[in-house]
Amino acid sequence: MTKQRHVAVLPGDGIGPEIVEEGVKVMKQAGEQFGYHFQVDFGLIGGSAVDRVQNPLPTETLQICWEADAVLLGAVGGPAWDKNPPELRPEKALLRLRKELGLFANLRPAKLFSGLEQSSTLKAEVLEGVDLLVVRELTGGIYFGEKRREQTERGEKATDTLVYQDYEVERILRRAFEWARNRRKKVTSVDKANVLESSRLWRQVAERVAGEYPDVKLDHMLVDNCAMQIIHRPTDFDVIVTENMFGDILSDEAAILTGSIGLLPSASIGEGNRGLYEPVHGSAPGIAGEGVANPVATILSVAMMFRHSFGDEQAARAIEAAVTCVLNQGARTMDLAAPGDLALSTDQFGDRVIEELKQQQPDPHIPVEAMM
Ligand SMILES: NC(=O)c1ccc[n+]([C@@H]2O[C@H](COP(=O)([O-])OP(=O)(O)OC[C@H]3O[C@@H](n4cnc5c(N)ncnc54)[C@H](O)[C@@H]3O)[C@@H](O)[C@H]2O)c1
Ligand SMILES: CC(C)[C@H](C(=O)O)[C@@H](O)C(=O)O
Ligand SMILES: [Mg+2]
Repeated sequence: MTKQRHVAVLPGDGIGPEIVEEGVKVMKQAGEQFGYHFQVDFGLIGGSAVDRVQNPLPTETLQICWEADAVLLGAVGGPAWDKNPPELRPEKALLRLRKELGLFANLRPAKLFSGLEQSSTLKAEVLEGVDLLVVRELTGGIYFGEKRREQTERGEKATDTLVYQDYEVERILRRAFEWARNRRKKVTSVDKANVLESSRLWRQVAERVAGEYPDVKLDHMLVDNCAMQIIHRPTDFDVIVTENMFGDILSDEAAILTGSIGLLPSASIGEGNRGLYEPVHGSAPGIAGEGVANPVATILSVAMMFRHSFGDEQAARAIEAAVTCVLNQGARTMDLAAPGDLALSTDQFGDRVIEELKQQQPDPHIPVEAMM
């Protein structure tokens, strides 16, 4: 029986439309092979929405996201809108969308594809076996605390506030422990508890939640040390769980373990099955419109969509296997290619993934139901 799914697609700015085109192609091909019929609704978001309707997150966009089973997003932002007032900034749309949909848990896996060691600036022997998952809290912390600008006797003053409530920490820690159970059963909770009160609450809650998961090992690490250890001994990490801003920074750093930020996908989920799927990287204005962006992060985000929103582990693994095959054949986009090597364009790489995907058969050993 054909499964009906409704997907909101928000290409956004910069390279967003180019990479999303490849993501949608792969989504449709996987849908054909694994028995889906998709209703796909496109929406405006970010700077391109500001230009068209003077609103980075138009009501219609929010509406199609609410009605959808999953949202696929490219990227938002760029120099054209960097001086806009806060309410007209493209990034505001993304933050609001995550908050409105209640997507508090952001999964950012970083796994090394064999053969890509040479694309990283780190030594191959440090990278061998890298397979970690950053679980980033996504709807709290300094991103969403009170912000203020004021004039004082000594000049202008700006305030951002970092707030966490225990229930916000508890629910993200629980997710981290659950996901660690499906992996190598190790959680590193990253904070700045030597300085920040919110981090001391974070640590206290982490200890409490850990009591319910005796099969999972919990360590605490200060964020400055983690920033170092992640490139010093990356294979020591399994699941890293951390607050919003630390997770933003550490996940970009983790990209270097894989060779390029163009490879890192993400899934943002809340209480239900609806999720937002987007690459970890941004709109890369410097290469926008040239057709050279790496579409892998977006394609792997589509795999995460099948896994987390549609509960379809088989389709997710087929997409991941197709990407692995293409990389194993030596295909590279510009960000991964060695100097002087021929690089594929964004759509050429996407086409190669489609060809490999067509060869993938459902694996009978994988349960159809995903680890949600
Ligand atoms: N989720 C999002 O929408 C998101 C995420 C991060 C940054 N941004 C926005 O994007 C804009 C640019 O930010 P930035 O330059 O700090 O970060 P960025 O991630 O856009 O780019 C960082 C570097 O990585 C390269 N890069 C990124 N994605 C790539 C890909 N798929 N293939 C090849 N190379 C790639 C870029 O060319 C650049 O050199 C800003 O406006 C920022 O706010 C948006
Ligand atoms: C664009 C920006 C608001 C966003 C964030 O900081 O969350 C981005 O950097 C990300 O990692 O998704
Ligand atoms: Mg970021």
